[in-house]
Amino acid sequence: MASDTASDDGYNNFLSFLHSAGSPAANGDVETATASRAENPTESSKESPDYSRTRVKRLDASSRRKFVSRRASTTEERRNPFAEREGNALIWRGVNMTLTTKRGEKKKLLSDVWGEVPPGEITAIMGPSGAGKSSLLNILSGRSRSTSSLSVESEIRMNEFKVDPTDIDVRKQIAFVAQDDSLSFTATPREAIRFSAKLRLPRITTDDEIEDLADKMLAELGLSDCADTMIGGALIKGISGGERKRTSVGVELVTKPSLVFLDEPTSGLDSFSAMQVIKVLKKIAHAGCSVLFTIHQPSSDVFNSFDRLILLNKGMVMYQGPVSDVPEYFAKHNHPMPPNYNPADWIMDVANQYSQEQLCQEGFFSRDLRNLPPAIVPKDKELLDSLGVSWHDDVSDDEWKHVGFGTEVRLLFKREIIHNTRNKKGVGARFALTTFMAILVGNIFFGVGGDSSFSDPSEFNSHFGAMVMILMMSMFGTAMPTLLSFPEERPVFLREYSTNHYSVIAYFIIVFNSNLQLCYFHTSAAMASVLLSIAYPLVGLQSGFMRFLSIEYGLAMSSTAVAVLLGCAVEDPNMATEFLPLLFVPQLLFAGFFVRTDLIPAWLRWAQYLCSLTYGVRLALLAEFGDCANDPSFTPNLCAQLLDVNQVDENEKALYWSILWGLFLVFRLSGLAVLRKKATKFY
Ligand SMILES: Nc1ncnc2c1ncn2[C@@H]1O[C@H](COP(=O)(O)OP(=O)(O)OP(=O)(O)O)[C@@H](O)[C@H]1O
Repeated sequence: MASDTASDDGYNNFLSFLHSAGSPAANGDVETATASRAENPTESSKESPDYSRTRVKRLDASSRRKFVSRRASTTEERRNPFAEREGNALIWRGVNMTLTTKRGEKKKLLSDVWGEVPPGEITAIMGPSGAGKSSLLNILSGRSRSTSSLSVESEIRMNEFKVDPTDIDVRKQIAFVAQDDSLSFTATPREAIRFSAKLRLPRITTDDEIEDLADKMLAELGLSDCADTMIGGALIKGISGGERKRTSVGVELVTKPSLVFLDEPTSGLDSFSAMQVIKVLKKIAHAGCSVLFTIHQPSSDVFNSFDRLILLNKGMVMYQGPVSDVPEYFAKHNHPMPPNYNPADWIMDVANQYSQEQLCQEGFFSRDLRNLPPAIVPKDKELLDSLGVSWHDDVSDDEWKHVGFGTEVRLLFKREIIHNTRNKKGVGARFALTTFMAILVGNIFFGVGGDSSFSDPSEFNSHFGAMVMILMMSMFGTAMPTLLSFPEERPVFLREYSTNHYSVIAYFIIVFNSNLQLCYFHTSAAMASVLLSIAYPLVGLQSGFMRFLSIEYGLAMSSTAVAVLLGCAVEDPNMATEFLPLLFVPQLLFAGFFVRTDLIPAWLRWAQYLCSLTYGVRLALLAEFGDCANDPSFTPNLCAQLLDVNQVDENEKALYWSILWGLFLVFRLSGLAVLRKKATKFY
């Protein structure tokens, strides 16, 4: 018979899970739990399992380590993505989410939601649109927290410990598959799964074992045929949407997590692929993992393969318990399921068709009747020791640790090289555009850099214009693509960072290097094609090729640093486009072309020190016109006048270089700080 609390079986499993490890609580502040009682007269406290009799276990670090070593000590076990693992149960109650509208009205989006995800089972969250499924999943996985207009309250436990899932260390214990697949578009499914395994499994795992893990995961998810096809994106055609979704699932499951959350893992999949994903989730659950996911309109086969169901309706728990009890539970509450009906459709029909008041009167929405045992408020390390599923650094044996910083950087670097090599369209378009612009500029300014320009005022102006134009082309050509591409790459970074792939510093080093490389590629390509073979000889510049190249490179690097900072700060590529004027207009205004900097209002003049173009131009002026300015044979001396108008002082050359590279460093480090802040707040 189905119970009114609708979850006795789950509770009993859960009780035995808590009983299994044995030793009583030792350290930690114990919090006394109070069980809320049903107001509904049909509920009886006798039907509530008595959690107060449960002895609270505490796994110490050494017993956890022994378990881990025993479990994955053979290479066979390490090769198997479905190897047996110790489960972690997640239990929650009193989850409330309240929105305060602009008019000050309070709207309850989640109301006293309770439940648990026992290890070894798959639990689905269902409910009508707007019921609060994603909100609940986000709160439980630490991706939602109180803001000025949204208040979030919850009491969440992992095993016997009270946890705050917004804490990055707790969040890293939960594998989370988001609805939008943030995957690197130039990687293949095999590479994406392998990358995740290499960075997240303990360093004892060999490359061979990782290959096997990836192969098995690809086969289970039906991805073997497209394993070596690029994932693809807006520019590059890649695998299908369903295959991409399954790759996202594989990327998380290959790390053998003990807790997995998935936001609509079957959306956009046909019924065969959906069943394939659910089968993999069941397999991982049978290995000891706890699986929780939201789902829309499952087929009856998919629905019947769930172990447990949480049915939300208007932010409240309408049903919670084993899926096998659903027909009896609904029948008992005046809604017997018609024969040959998909149970998922039936419960959604009932939830959608009847008012909350009527369903409440019929006995749905039972209160949380569990008598939870006291929760332990963990000390920092104790919590990690007890959860210890993701091979954190306080494991004393080196081989069980997370891979080192050097490996993180090496793997990220390798991926970045592959990304740049495969992103032929993006790099090719840049190269082609630069070549075209160089031919245009070279022809427009043909021969203006010759010796005669130093004595002919009109030629002299063109000579100066050509020089500035080449510098600006280089600056815009490197900074603009960086600003536009960085926000696109950011979701991949945030997903990977929040799931413990690597540190933010390792990532930033790669972005830094990659930009250096790309910038160098762009600049050298520009030099080879634009300056050397086209613009430099066509214009007839005089400063010397390598000298001009170094100035152009320094300018490109420091303006790209501003682009990286903006790219770190904005949320999406459209927003980045809005910020383009901020990147370039101040550079032009403070460079001294339109107005001398000493004529700018004093309170604004400091901004010139933030504009790299000013210093790039001053250095180029010295390189191009410095010799002529010191040559007494030119009277009047146009070069000396130009240096004077632009406030260029030969004795300050070292200062100009310092400011140029100083700006590069300051903006790069600010970008790192912003990224770090966003990454630790990511939810
Ligand atoms: N940050 C927020 N600010 C304002 N309202 C929010 C916020 N988050 C969620 N909501 C509201 O809470 C309700 C539940 O949203 P949620 O996305 O959790 O529903 P859902 O059950 O996942 O819906 P769907 O199935 O359509 O995705 C919706 O009415 C939504 O508009």
